[in-house]
Amino acid sequence: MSLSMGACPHAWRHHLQHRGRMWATSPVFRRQLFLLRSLAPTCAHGGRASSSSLQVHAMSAASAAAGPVYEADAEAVVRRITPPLDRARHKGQAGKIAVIGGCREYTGAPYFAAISALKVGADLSHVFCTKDAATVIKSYSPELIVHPILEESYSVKDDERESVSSSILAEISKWMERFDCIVVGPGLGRDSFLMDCVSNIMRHARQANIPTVVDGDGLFLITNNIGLVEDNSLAILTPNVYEYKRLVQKVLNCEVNEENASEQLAALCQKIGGVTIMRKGKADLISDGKKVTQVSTFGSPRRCGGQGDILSGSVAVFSSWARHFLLSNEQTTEKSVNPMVLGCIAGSLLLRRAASLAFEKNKRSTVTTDIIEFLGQSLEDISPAGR
Ligand SMILES: NC(=O)C1=CN([C@@H]2O[C@H](COP(=O)(O)OP(=O)(O)OC[C@H]3O[C@@H](n4cnc5c(N)ncnc54)[C@H](O)[C@@H]3O)[C@@H](O)[C@H]2O)[C@@H](O)CC1
Ligand SMILES: Nc1ncnc2c1ncn2[C@@H]1O[C@H](COP(=O)(O)OP(=O)(O)OP(=O)(O)O)[C@@H](O)[C@H]1O
Ligand SMILES: [Mg+2]
Repeated sequence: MSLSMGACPHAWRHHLQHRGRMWATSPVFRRQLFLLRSLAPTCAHGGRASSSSLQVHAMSAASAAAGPVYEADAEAVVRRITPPLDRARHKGQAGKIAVIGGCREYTGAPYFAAISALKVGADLSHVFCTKDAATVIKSYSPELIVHPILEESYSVKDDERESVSSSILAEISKWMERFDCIVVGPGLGRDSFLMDCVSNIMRHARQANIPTVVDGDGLFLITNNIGLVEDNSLAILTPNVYEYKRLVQKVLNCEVNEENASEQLAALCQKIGGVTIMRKGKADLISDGKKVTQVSTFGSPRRCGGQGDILSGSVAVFSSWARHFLLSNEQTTEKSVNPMVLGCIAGSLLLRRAASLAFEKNKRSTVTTDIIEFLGQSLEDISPAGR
């Protein structure tokens, strides 16, 4: 799937509307509609919430922020947004994802994010990284398309900075419109020249309306330059405990308050404006500032590094699928459903299910690659490919 696929965007939109009409009469669509209606959330403290999640979305920001945290019906979300494996589709239509990350120190993180996107079901997965990291990442997998275009300060002379920065942006711009979503940050490092170049890339992605998941060192970058994501409803931030702490300190000018965790998360989203945030932890708390949802399905007690990278690649795919699903069914879908939130819910559940299966098999020796191996089975258990 590609929202920007083909030479003419109008043709693509027409195709979607046509597909939408075909869908409206199909049994698959009717089932999806049922799932949409059955998306009624369960209160975190037990029991079925009386209003549907769609109604919860419609609540005012202030009252929602003060309300309870709802456990998402994450399985229903996964089923609802995962596209059928249609034989008429061609390469790219199930999603084209790019990861911006990978430097001298970190080659695992961008690999985990990019390969997870493929294992979840995207058709193409690119990595834009530094020259040092590229060969290493390529050697992990021939499935990934690796672009060795980024540079760190040590490899650029002072008087060449501007021209190198422009040519990096020009190179990535050639590709940008093709992507359904980009993931900025896994294994990016914090080199100052690299950070400046990636800031330009983020601005360009925003102008091109490309959804952007910000993770790892991308969060370090935006925490120090919040304007990069401010008021961008296509931005998803996926902070871990430390990244969240730094964001709260910088944006809200206070410390993390566990007693009012959901209110604080909603306030953070509102202060930044329009973004979706998934606060990772024992339960993943997800908000776009209007309401707060959680996914608390137990995954694994192993906390090996790299699980957040799997999550960022998975969220990129699911949010693209959710966007596509809502766009092709716009005549029946309530406007208040945020595809970025659905993408976070789906990604969180899938990772947790895969981590659980991997832990069952590998126990204490479970590592990130073991979890990636179970992404396929996790999705298959929820949304069989042959359905
Ligand atoms: N195999 C790989 O290549 C991996 C690379 N990774 C990358 O590594 C880079 C850094 O990510 P990290 O998550 O390690 O981020 P940080 O550099 O912020 O944290 C490093 C570690 O320091 C500790 N720490 C940080 N802040 C702290 C605080 N305020 N109080 C107490 N302890 C604190 C934590 O144990 C944390 O895991 C990112 O680019 C990330 O994507 C990770 O994704 C893990 C896997
Ligand atoms: N205490 C916990 N109990 C259960 N699950 C957790 C816990 N902490 C994190 N997770 C889950 O693990 C996944 C990755 O979160 P984590 O906090 O490890 O990210 P991260 O630090 O960014 O990872 P990475 O090492 O890839 O950078 C998330 O889905 C999160 O829900
Ligand atoms: Mg991380």
